[in-house]
Amino acid sequence: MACPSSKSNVTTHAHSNQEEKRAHRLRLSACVTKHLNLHLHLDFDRHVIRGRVALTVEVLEDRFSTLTLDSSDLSVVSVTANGQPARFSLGPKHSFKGTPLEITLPFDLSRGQHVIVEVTYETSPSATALQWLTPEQTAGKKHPYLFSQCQAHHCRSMIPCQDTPSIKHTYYAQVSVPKDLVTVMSAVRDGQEVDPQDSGRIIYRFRQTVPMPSYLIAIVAGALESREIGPRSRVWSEKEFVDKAAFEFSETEAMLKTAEELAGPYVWGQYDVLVLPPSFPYGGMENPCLTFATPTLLVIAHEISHSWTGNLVTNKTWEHFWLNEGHTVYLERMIGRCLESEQFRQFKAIGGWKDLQDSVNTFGANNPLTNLVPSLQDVNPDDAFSSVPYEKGFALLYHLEEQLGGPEVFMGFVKSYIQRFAYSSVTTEEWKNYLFAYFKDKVDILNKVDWNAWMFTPGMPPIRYHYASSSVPVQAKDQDLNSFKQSDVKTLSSHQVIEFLSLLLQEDPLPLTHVKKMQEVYDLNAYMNAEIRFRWLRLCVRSRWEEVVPLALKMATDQGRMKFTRPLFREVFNFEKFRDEALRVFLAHRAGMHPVTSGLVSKDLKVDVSNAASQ
Ligand SMILES: CC/C=C\C/C=C\C[C@@H](O)/C=C/C=C/C=C\[C@@H](O)CCCC(=O)O
Ligand SMILES: [Zn+2]
Repeated sequence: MACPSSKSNVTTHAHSNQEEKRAHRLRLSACVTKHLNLHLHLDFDRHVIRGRVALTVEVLEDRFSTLTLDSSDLSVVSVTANGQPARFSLGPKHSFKGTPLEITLPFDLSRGQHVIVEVTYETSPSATALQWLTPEQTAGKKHPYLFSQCQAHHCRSMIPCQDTPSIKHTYYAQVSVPKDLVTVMSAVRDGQEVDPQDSGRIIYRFRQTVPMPSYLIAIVAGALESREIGPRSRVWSEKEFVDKAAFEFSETEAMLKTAEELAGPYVWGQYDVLVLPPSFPYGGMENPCLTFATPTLLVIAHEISHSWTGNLVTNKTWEHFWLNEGHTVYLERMIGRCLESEQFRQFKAIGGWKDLQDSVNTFGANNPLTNLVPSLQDVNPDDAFSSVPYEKGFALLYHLEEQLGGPEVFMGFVKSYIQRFAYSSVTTEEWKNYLFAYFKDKVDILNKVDWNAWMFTPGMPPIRYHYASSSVPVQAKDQDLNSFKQSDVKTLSSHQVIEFLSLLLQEDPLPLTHVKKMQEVYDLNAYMNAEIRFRWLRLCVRSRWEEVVPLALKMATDQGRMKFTRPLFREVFNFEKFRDEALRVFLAHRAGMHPVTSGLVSKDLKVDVSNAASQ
């Protein structure tokens, strides 16, 4: 199984942070959480969760008596170990890792023993995992709403835990909410009852029997309704959106079946989709049993694919995030190939290459965060997030596919990799060793791959792609403007319009006359498809079209998906004349934004939020 030629490449960058990693490994290797038993009381008046979590912890070394949990902005009330009071203290606060919770057990344990550690605590109103929405911020306007987003390490602001993707555990949860609200979690629903402590509340129960990392724990509470969309699927949202959502995600079962044929059985039982309010910061989040999606997400194949790549086989640390995302994009596009065509897959790959180029341009081609396997020493994963792990990861897998025998052959490897590493967490080195073992008859081909360039070198990949039918845009000359006609765009599918605008975004800004003519003839302002609208508004702001600035800022604030919100704010900020307007609008909306989104936009706009007042 071991592949000597692969090892040296993968370990070269690890020198600088060896010490910290060793300390981290020692801490992790001392014990592992096997199960969480959660009691959560959602307090919508104070915007806090009162929680009690019992962690079943397996000890991995002799004379074990100190347990360190991750926490962030938690008030810890008490700790017990096997029912006996335990001493605890909070360590120094790290800027983004939070505060370690050091627990001293009242007894020593030996390797192989288990202990149940129970922590009673309360979250902070500014917990980074949570967004509390007022009724006015919801579609129904009557009830408040709460949702979580734990990836990469925000779970610790909701639950004290071993908040690392290298540890997997099951969980059981009982959640008390006001009786007008419904709550759902990333687990299978296990019944409900009136809260015996308060008849105005209901307790909902959930069980997650598949071991999973902490970042996949998720909760939502609001005036939710659901509709059945398949034999193992329901769609959840506020009632104003639920029928539309049921229609939009009606292809879920067909995609699940296709994914099972490609990757193996779906092990999570239920696959539901939750459509969140528009401030949710990501298009979708692959929470097990319950994908979270924004209203701007139209295709669910990516989140479905995570049920295998990411949720079943998980990156061991966030440096190896490309294992989650690159394989998921690969599987997502294989689903597209099965349900549509190879041409459709190629088309999506072309779009992905442009997204990669866009991220490389934004970060800078020499920025180490554009490495496929970056060092995240002292880097907040939220700051490192981009299309790179998705699209450089996909590009590497597609390159290997081409070298090793085509889609069927390479999908055979991906399926085998999933089966080999299911229920565990992996590093790039383990992935690569398995690749060399699986293709043991093609090691000469694998040895020709420039692994160091792919993994540890910033910028675009070391090869140029010639995906089928990528055309180079030709900028119109002034005298060509009269030849623009409505049918140029009207006859295109939405995928093609997105591709067309992406091509233009890769070029120098268009002359203002050209974007104005495009609007006159194609009426692109009327498009409500978020992927189209986002690209069009960016293009117009880059061409310094002043009248479009309010539309761009409106889109940046009407919804909060960071993929759209951050570049739109940045684009207006870079338009010198409207820099102050971008800042004004951001500060006016900041209080209602998701905490992670507002933090990242404030960095993008160089706002010192510690002094800036929100209105
Ligand atoms: C190299 C990057 C290192 C670490 C990244 C790990 C986590 C990043 C953290 O910021 C959370 C990311 C959550 C992503 C959730 C869903 C995405 O797949 C959505 C993609 C963007 C979109 O479509 O809106
Ligand atoms: Zn993903």
